[in-house]
Amino acid sequence: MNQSKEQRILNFVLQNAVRGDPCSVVDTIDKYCSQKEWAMNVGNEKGLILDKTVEEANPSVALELGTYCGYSAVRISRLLKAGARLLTVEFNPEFAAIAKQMIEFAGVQDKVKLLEGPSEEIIPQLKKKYEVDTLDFVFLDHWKDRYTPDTILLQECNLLRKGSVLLADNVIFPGAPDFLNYVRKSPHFQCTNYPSHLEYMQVEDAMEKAVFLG
Ligand SMILES: CCCNc1ncnc2c1ncn2[C@@H]1O[C@H](/C=C/CNC(=O)c2cc(-c3ccc(F)cc3)cc(O)c2O)[C@H](C)[C@H]1O
Ligand SMILES: [Mg+2]
Repeated sequence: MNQSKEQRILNFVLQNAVRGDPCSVVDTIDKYCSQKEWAMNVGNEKGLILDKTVEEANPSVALELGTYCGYSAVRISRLLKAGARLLTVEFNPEFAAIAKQMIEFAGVQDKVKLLEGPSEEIIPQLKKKYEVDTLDFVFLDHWKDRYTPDTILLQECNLLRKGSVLLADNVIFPGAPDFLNYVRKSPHFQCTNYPSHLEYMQVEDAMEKAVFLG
């Protein structure tokens, strides 16, 4: 049975990146996806915005919705301080298996916990089952029409505290208009827009940072 694109990306990393070096894994995925096959990783241009936002938040506990191949899980976890952890949620078992291997090859498996299942089921389990008090940082990069319901769910589950940072990918392309509307109109969020470009393309895109005000 012929390989999936995601399997080809993983194989390219296993054969070309440096084991235990997260930066080389990130760069190798970007090389493959800009030169051979496009894939929906956040990429290097938006990745630098992600880096700066993570460094500024300096999270002890971070959550990612939509692991896919693990590109941003590796990118985020490489910046985490000792003892800090990233919980990343992926409900497609094929992608979860790819991401697990990507995370292990990068050597960040001690910082990253991959939770397989739908976010709407996992989020309500974070406090009791995954020993989360509150989340310092959340990266939203899953189905775009799920950004708003999951942001509401995070609030309902008391997982956000004053200063919790949400960062959403693709608010221009493919777009998350209801999410932009929701956070920008809400008195509970302070929003900042970061214009950029779609990964590996010249198409306009942007990221939105929404800081929870309590
Ligand atoms: C209902 C369950 C919700 N809960 C969920 N719970 C757990 N995991 C979930 C949930 N919902 C989804 N996932 C997983 O997250 C991933 C999904 C990621 C989605 N990302 C995009 O669609 C996108 C598109 C483009 C794009 C740009 C230009 C184009 F021409 C085409 C595409 C660019 C981009 O940067 C993009 O991030 C993964 C594939 C999917 O299994
Ligand atoms: Mg994206």
